[in-house]
Amino acid sequence: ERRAPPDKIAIIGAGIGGTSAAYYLRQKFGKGVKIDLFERGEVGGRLATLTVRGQEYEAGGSVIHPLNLHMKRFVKDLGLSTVQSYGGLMGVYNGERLVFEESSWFIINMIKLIWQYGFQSLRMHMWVEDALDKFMRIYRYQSHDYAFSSVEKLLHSLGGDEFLGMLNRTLLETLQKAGFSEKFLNEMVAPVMRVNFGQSMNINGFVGAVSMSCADSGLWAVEGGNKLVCSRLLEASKGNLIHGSVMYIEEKTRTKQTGNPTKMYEVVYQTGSETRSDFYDIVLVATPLNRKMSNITFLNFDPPIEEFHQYYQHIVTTLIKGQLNSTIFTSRHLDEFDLSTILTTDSSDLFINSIGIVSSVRENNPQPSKGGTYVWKIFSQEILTKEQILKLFLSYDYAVKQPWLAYPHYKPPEKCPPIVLHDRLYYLNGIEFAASAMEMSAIAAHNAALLAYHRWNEHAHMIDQEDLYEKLKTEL
Ligand SMILES: Cc1cc2nc3c(=O)[nH]c(=O)nc-3n(C[C@H](O)[C@H](O)[C@H](O)COP(=O)(O)OP(=O)(O)OC[C@H]3O[C@@H](n4cnc5c(N)ncnc54)[C@H](O)[C@@H]3O)c2cc1C
Ligand SMILES: CC(C)=CCC/C(C)=C/CC/C(C)=C/CSC[C@H](N)C(=O)O
Repeated sequence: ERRAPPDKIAIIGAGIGGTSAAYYLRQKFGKGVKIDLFERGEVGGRLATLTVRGQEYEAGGSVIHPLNLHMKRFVKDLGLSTVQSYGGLMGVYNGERLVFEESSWFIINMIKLIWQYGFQSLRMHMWVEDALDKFMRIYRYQSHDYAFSSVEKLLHSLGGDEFLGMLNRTLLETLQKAGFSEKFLNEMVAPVMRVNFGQSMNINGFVGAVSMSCADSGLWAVEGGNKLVCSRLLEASKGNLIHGSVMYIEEKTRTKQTGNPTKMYEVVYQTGSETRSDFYDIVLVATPLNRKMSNITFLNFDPPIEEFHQYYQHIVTTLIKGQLNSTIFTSRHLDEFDLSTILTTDSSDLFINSIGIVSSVRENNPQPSKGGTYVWKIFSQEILTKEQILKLFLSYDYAVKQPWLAYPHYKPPEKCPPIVLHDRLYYLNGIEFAASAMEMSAIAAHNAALLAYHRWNEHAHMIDQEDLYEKLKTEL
């Protein structure tokens, strides 16, 4: 017999994690449950755009992998359109010179890669493919409604001890053990980690593989901005958006209309200058839990809910419209310079991690303006000074910046925070310590919705099932 559904569910945070959780919770619990989403900033969270001179550009999460099936599904079901991410030609700068330059001719590229690195690019491609293949099992598990009570159990069900090993070792250790050369690692792998996660090859091997998958072709984005997925998910889930900052969550006993005393969670939040509160049967936290970010206190829990002190990486996105000073990277002048993305090695000692031409959220291809100038996106550890901008650009029209506490500072062995914080209190963002990406938040949201549903209805057999891959292989 099924238990009556909960009356009210709270979700803290309306980024892609929180809004997709609302969507999946609605699918599982049906239309009778009230779903409140608390958001203190903008719907979308780290999916955000910067508007400059009437044009919008992605400032946070920008590219989506062609095999990110939840994101693909959302776009299709929510009536959105996609744009292909601009490729262009990529170069790698080591502080002295460009150690690698892509060519627009496929065959020339292949020859260059083999000449410089032997068959290591191909081996890297196969290493990523193998990890991605195993990672894709999650979609099958979730379509059969299976849930996991910890990130480690989820990863183990996908890739066994190998995935847990990747979480516990640095990417550098993992790839050195696999026989990749120092030169290839420094010139081809480290620059990808710098552009994607602002960190070195000391990040964990799992996030390293996710990051390397960005080198695949077919990356895409949502036309009009990736954050549109969040607002559409919110609408489709019929969630009730509350603009407010959650301060405390406390467990209390309440007497419901049925007359039974019931354990509920009181969510206390600030909206404008007012402090308000409301009671919920289930709460999902869909924002990183730490003092610097969400600043949520768990009051009077027995046993107490631990505080998380994990550090998030500070990264600055800067958009600059201007004429690049190509001589910083090469002796060639701009009219002979055809690279549209320049990555940097760890040894480059430059004040930027990467620089690349971007298009607005409505364009497929970046268009130069009259003077041949483009809009460039720069990732750096610190806010760029005017002197630094003037070193990079011969002239520029504008520079706008967006600082972020962007993603975890990865430090394997990685211990991912728990998903179940308390009986009916769930935490989604622990998954970011395996890897931070839009799709990872959507996977965590689907998992948390299934977990909340199965725990509510005491379906223990749908949680933490061992050998799922084998079991589902025999099912039609
Ligand atoms: C610069 C940058 C580039 C990136 N590039 C990519 C990329 O290309 N591809 C990719 O897949 N991923 C990328 N990512 C990662 C991706 O953006 C994140 O993993 C994802 O957006 C996280 O979503 P989330 O919903 O889990 O968290 P968030 O988006 O952080 O959402 C949490 C929300 O909770 C709200 N909140 C916090 N505290 C409270 C509170 N106390 N009360 C109420 N509300 C609260 C916040 O305002 C926020 O809106 C990038 C991230 C950054 C910063
Ligand atoms: C989850 C899987 C299997 C794949 C996701 C791959 C992916 C798209 C990862 C993105 C990770 C990330 C944080 C990228 C940041 S920078 C992105 C881009 N280079 C930019 O210019 O904004």
